[in-house]
Amino acid sequence: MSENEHDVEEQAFLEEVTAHLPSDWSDERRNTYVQNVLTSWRKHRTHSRDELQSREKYLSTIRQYFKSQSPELYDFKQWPINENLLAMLARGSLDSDIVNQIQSTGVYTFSFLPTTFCQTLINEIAYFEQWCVDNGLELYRPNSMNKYGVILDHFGFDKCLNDIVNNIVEPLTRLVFTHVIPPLDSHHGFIVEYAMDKDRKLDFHVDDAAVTLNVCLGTDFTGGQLYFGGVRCVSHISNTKPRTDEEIYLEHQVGTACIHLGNHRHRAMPITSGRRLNLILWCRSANFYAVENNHGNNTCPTWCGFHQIEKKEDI
Ligand SMILES: O=C(O)CCC(=O)C(=O)O
Ligand SMILES: [Fe+2]
Repeated sequence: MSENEHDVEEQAFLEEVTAHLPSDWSDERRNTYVQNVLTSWRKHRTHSRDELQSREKYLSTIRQYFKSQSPELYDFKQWPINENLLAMLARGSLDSDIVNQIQSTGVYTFSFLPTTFCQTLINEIAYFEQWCVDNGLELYRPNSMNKYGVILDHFGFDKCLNDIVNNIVEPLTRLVFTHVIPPLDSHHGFIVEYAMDKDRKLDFHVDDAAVTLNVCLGTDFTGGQLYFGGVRCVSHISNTKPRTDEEIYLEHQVGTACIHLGNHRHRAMPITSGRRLNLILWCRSANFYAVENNHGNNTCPTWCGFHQIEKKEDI
């Protein structure tokens, strides 16, 4: 970015700040306030740019030097996805023997991948993590909540995950989450890892996604169920309790996937032994994002679990 563009950026920020200052402030008070805000904004901008630069450097090192031990994993066409699921999606109609909704909660499970393939994927992840250690590269963790695991998009899985979104998640979304407006136009794909000496659980949260695909890859473990506690719109996310009929505990099974709305509140229960690795694909939709936030107003949409309660109580 040129110096001139910096000025434009700074100018726009200043205009935004000054537009909202109380009109009875003296010039001196205004100047002091604006200078302070500007100083911390500049620091933040420098920090963001530094972070962006070091991330670019990290990604380009991986692109240049990392050589996969199982290249076939990176090609969606070579993923041995459950044939029945693929046939169902080709037919374009839901078959509850293949994709099973759990107790009308809006969480759907299906058999997805053979366990042998899941193990090859786990081996590749371990290989990449070791390669990073050997080359002095610090891993980026999947998100602000998980301390272990890796971001798959960082080491070559971007295209393959994009194909999974387009060929699996989006067609499924059209069948089961009809209020989510396609296309699912971006994603964040990562591995979460739990073990007794690492993260054991994940707190109650919603995902930064319209729809999430969660695939259990392994290994041997007990505990670690996925608890769901109701779909909520932005207005009702943190101030409404789950109803009993919304609460489910999903047991993970290696090779099995579940799909749920990003704003379906959930947590991972503590594992009680072993090690669990799951592939998580957060799928986003720019179209849905606007609807999800009610185009900026606070009305509760029909798909919110709390909205349905209000409706029922009205009757
Ligand atoms: O641990 C899991 O299976 C779920 C992880 C999860 O919810 C997330 O990373 O957003
Ligand atoms: Fe999540």
